[in-house]
Amino acid sequence: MSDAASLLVDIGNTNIKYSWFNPDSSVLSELLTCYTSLDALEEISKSANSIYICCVAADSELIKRLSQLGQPTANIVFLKARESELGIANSYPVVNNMGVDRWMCILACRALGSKNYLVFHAGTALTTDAVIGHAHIGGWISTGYTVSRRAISQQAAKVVDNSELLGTLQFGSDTPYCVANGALAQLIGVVSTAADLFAEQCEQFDIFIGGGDGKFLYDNLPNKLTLGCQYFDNLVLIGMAAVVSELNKNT
Ligand SMILES: Nc1ncnc2c1ncn2[C@@H]1O[C@H](COP(=O)(O)OP(=O)(O)O)[C@@H](O)[C@H]1O
Ligand SMILES: CC(C)(COP(=O)(O)O)[C@@H](O)C(=O)NCCC(=O)O
Repeated sequence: MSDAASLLVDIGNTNIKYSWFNPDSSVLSELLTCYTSLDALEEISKSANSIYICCVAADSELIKRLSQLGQPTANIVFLKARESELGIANSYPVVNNMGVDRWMCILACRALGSKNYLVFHAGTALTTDAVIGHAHIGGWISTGYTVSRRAISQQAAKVVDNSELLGTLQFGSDTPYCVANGALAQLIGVVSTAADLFAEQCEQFDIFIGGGDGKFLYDNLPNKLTLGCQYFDNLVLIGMAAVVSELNKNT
């Protein structure tokens, strides 16, 4: 890592991820996603000059510790969703209501060269966002794979989830299989439904899938080739790197 490298930190509702980024030498699509703990992040951040944070968690103790990363020397920037950035206008009238991780995913796909696209981030939530040209036209927030499974097993006394079991796209013949397969089918249903809906508004578009459960979703999508889906494990970090590159250009 060179002196110019910035530390990009993605704080989701389940995991903490980070990557080092140097605008002079890093290739956006090749940014490594490293999962970490807050304690380890505090150690890692000691060697950073600049730290960019994308955080959707709201725990006040966590935010306090994040604000102290790399102090007293590092420059810390908390990124947020904006009305307009990298040539894309946000559809939210109250832009602060949008999760900054969604905005980073939206910017990532633009930075990867797409014009019209759907972006899905399969994390704690499954988020869907649609962009046509210069405009984000809206999106969805649905339960993510693990949350769906936990929710149904917590709300229904006889529904048992076996977290060791990965879903497959087939009908189950016992409760844990029905739960695991049903949660996967829900994710696939969101992607297919969004693609159908978007096709009514936009003739040609790309589909990007990311997030911790993104590879699992992508691998199990029956129509991924006809839909032209692409999987990136690091969409939030790519969006952050695109923002940092732009900020560096303007300084
Ligand atoms: N190395 C890993 N560590 C933890 N979770 C992982 C890992 N790889 C994939 N996952 C999956 O990531 C999901 C959460 O996705 P992620 O995008 O990290 O969520 P968030 O951004 O909401 O924290 C979990 O449900 C888990 O299945
Ligand atoms: C929808 C989310 C919970 C997704 O977060 P994640 O699954 O990455 O932890 C997050 O983007 C968020 O808190 N959004 C705020 C509401 C909104 O985007 O409208």
